[in-house]
Amino acid sequence: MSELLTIVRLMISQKKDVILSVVFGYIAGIAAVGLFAANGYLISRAALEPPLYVLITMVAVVKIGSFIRAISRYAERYYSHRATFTMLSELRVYFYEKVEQHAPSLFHKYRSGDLLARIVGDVESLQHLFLRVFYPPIIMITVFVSTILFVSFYSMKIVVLLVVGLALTGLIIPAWFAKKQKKVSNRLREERASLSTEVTEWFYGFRELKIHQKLEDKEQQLVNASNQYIFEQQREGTQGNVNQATNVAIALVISWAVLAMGAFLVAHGNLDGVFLAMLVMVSLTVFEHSTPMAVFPIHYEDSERAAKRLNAVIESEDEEQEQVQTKEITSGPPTVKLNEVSFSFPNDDRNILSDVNVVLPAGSKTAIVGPSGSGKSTLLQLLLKLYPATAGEISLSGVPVTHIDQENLWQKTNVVLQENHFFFGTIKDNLLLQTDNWSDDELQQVLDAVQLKGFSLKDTVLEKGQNLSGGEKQRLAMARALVKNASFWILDEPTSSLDSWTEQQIYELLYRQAKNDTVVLVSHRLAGLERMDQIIVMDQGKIVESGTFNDLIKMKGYFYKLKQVEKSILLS
Ligand SMILES: Nc1ncnc2c1ncn2[C@@H]1O[C@H](COP(=O)(O)OP(=O)(O)OP(=O)(O)O)[C@@H](O)[C@H]1O
Repeated sequence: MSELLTIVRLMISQKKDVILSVVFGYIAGIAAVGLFAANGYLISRAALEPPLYVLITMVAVVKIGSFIRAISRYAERYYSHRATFTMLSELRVYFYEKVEQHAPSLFHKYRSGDLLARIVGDVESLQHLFLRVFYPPIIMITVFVSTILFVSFYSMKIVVLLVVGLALTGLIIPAWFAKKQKKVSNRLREERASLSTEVTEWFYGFRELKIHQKLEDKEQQLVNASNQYIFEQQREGTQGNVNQATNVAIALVISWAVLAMGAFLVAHGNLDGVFLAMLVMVSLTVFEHSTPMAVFPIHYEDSERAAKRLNAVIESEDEEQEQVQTKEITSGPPTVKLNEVSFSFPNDDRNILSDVNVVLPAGSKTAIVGPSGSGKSTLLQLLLKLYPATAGEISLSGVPVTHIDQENLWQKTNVVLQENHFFFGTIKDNLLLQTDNWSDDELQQVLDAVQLKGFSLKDTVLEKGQNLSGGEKQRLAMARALVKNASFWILDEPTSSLDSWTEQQIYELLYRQAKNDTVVLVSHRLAGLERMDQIIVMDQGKIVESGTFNDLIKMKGYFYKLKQVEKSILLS
């Protein structure tokens, strides 16, 4: 139940719609009972040939009753669905914001398909929480209590029958079904997550699967997962129908019992025969509210499980991250300090960074070089606060990153990573992800500056930039960083796919554009680093050398050897 609290809180924020749905649901329910009661009475009275005005009045009451019932039923549906859909959209945004905060470390625990299943399927399941779990029992109980009060004027014995019927159809039988339902619902949710995971993998890996001729195998796995999901859906549907049919049958038995009891009472002179049909009609109508309770356990179970799966993602991460009050960093190029920083990835014992100490003064240009796997990109990820340092402290302009608001940090940083994502749309859409204060002419100039002269702003970019070459993607990412116009640059091999001439042009542009900014650049190639204020050489997560280009060459250490190797490759 505690899992549902977050959702109930969101539901309560739609207070007005929730109250209106309950009120109109009650009016519709009680109008239906009144309407059928009046019908029953009308039929009986008509047989006794009453004066015409009595019949006319009764017919008018029936007409008004059906009118009120129709209007209130419509209003109930309208407000309950509006509350539900608003709640769902708020819940999806709430969950998405949580996932966004913890995004990189979440992928260590959950596969993306599973996360997708949660954000789409599990949030969707919660639509039943209000529509089928929260307010139908309130309406059922209030309509029953009012009906029982009404019936008590005629016969307490029939009241007892109705109470027994309510207990059976609204409580005992649904509780019994709930037990049976648990297993079926669990399996259904697991199958849905597994299907979603398989589909995402198939999409991501389509090209590789095709090249390695494994497409058919994967498709077969997909079909199996889909069949399994359909099978579990059918099973849940069948179970729901059986539950509902059983409850309807029991409600009918109770109405038969009301008829028998009524007939007995009339025969013994304890009830006026004119009310018999009315009481039977009341019984038939009032159970309309309790028979759907047969599927209550399905929806309750479904909502609780879905809430549990959503909370599992959010809470584990919230617990891990110490809650600190974050603040914004000042504008302008920051001074970056790493003090005894060590780092291991979640659920991995390997020390990826060990005791890293470095100072990057405001406005300085720093290159990080070193063999593959030495921890260069990881260091950048820590600067971007994508992961917290396991030990030590990282600060920007004197403020520890743990105290800096993540959004604010990203807003003030120009980032080009090894892999950059591009969205389906135009070049212009992809350039203006964060800002729209650029005119088309200015944007075209930026494209020209990054040597993308052949492209226009209207050119289409396919999903993930599939219609761009590796080098074009890197230049477009660089253009995007230029457009962002922040004064802290984090660049992870931004030119690795470019030819030497284009790389040189991009470096020239960078030095010009980021003249007063703080720049951290990871690079495999050593050419072009002569103008850097500082070069840091990393190996196995440690800083092994640092200094200017000339210092490191004179030192004749690791950097010097790397430079010699690069020269010999160029000469051979
Ligand atoms: N998400 C991750 N989870 C666990 N280990 C990781 C993760 N990302 C990287 N690593 C490990 O961390 C180490 C450092 O990786 P990193 O990407 O920082 O190296 P790098 O110096 O940037 O390498 P390259 O030059 O090849 O990009 C590697 O051994 C890698 O296997």
